[in-house]
Amino acid sequence: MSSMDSTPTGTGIRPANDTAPPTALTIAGSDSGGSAGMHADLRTFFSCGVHGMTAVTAVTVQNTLGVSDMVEIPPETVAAQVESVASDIGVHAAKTGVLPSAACIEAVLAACDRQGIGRDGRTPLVLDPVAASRNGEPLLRADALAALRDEAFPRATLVTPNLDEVRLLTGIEVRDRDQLWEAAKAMHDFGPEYVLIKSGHLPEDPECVDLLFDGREAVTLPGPRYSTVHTHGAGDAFASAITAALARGAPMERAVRLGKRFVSRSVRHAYPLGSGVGPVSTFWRISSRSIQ
Ligand SMILES: Nc1ncnc2c1ncn2[C@@H]1O[C@H](COP(=O)(O)OP(=O)(O)OP(=O)(O)O)[C@@H](O)[C@H]1O
Ligand SMILES: Cc1ncc(CO)c(N)n1
Repeated sequence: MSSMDSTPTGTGIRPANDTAPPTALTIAGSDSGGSAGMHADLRTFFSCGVHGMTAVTAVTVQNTLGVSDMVEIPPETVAAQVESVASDIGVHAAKTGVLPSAACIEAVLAACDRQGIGRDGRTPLVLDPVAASRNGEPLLRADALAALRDEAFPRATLVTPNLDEVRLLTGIEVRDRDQLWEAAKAMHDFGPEYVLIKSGHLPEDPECVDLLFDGREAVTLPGPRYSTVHTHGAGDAFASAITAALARGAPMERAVRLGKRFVSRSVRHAYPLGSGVGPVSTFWRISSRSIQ
């Protein structure tokens, strides 16, 4: 897969000194329960040794039982956050989570274009097309899905849909591992450089085998399937671990393999919380003795 090596590494701006870590930006919503969204992203960046920054798109009222409310941040404020950190600190790689409206998507894309973030710029952009919470509560307006597909996908270096998002965007109902390839091709037709199809939502499959596709060749990413209900934030952890690896200069295939390893271990160390679905552990690398 030759083009797997062509990923831009992201120049960022000026490292403060030799010891400054790479930087990564998440453009995402907050989760008051601390399990998903930008909270999972920031913890993952931290665990991967990358300085995390945020452009908050929406504030959700959320716990382990679901999302009960959401307030959108004005699109111009979202864009201003992107421009503020990119123009001063520099961004080595960026990712998106909840982008709640077409207006938000357009503002984010314009800011990213100006800052060289996206598939034709210096800085890789990982687009996680989050459509709903794991309980099915919508996290975007009706107009956002088409804007994601038609405007954001062609500007993304990598898109990381789960199987529900594949169905919403392409109409393809993936029922087993063999159909991942068909889904990847349909998603690639929307214009991103790479597509990563996540297979967490195939509960009958004894393994979690994801698929990376660059428009020509596909790479399978095998992984165990752990028996746990506590997988809140798995998708965010995966996309942000890939983003962290890209920020550190890894080419795409390597970044995705590192991300897969990170998220598998995060699911393995998932923990119960509240009375609903608990989070994956994005800080499995850090032992409980770290602060003693
Ligand atoms: N039970 C599991 N055991 C091991 N790996 C899993 C499990 N569930 C999901 N994964 C892995 O976690 C990653 C995220 O996949 P998934 O399809 O669950 O994404 P998602 O639906 O976007 O996540 P989220 O639960 O955050 O909405 C993938 O690499 C997937 O293979
Ligand atoms: C804020 C937010 N982003 C993403 C998800 C999906 O994991 C969620 N539940 N909440």
